[in-house]
Amino acid sequence: MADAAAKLSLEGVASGYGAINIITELSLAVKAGEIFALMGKNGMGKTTLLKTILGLIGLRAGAIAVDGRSIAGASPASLIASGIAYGPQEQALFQDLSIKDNLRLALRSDRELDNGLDHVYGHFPFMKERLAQKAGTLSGGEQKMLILARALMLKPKLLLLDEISEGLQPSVVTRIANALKDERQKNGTTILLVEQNLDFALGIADRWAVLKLGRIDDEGDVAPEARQKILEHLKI
Ligand SMILES: Nc1ncnc2c1ncn2[C@@H]1O[C@H](COP(=O)(O)OP(=O)(O)OP(=O)(O)O)[C@@H](O)[C@H]1O
Repeated sequence: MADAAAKLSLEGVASGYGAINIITELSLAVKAGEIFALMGKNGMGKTTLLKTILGLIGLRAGAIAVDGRSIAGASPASLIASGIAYGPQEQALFQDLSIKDNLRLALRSDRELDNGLDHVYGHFPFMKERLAQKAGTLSGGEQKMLILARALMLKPKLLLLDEISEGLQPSVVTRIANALKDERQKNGTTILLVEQNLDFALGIADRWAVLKLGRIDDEGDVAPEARQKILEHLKI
């Protein structure tokens, strides 16, 4: 049974590629308004899990629910229209398109453009002056901010982020952390972060879980002892 009190709940989820299940019997509940950090070593299935939630990879077993309602079989487009947003890890920008046109791709209609732009300028004011700059000419940190800005254009209720802090200098990580805290505070956004950056994750999350071999190996609240516990899990 899906957890009706959770914003996002997964019960006995399995998914994978070809003959192999990467995610196996995974259960997890993220509460409404919570920032939840999902960690794990490379190749453990974190990205696969986010893509399964979004319907980009087929659900092979189990249940996934948002606000207590099953989303199994829903298309990625309908999930995004229902208030879920995704900031992928891999190169996700159209390099030859401007900042403005990359942001516009998040929208169903240009009528939403002005509101969306105002919303992202609040987090990343530099974009206002540089709307015409091609995404491919932005720095790595600016590109990550643009990926996040695009995910925020429609003020999502549930935000899934895949290693948004990857490869960023500390000042940019801080800007992204502030944007996420602000988004949660102002809009009540529930955020599921897949992360390798422990300081960033524990700095903004309420709870954490470690994914190992396709299922949740351990989870807990963000408390002083969490860091050491997670480090033990991530040890090679
Ligand atoms: N399209 C695909 N076809 C086949 N196998 C895949 C595919 N995508 C990912 N995999 C495999 O699935 C496993 C989990 O990959 P995934 O990207 O979900 O891990 P991850 O935990 O996000 O890793 P990382 O921290 O390195 O990003 C890996 O062994 C990977 O090689």
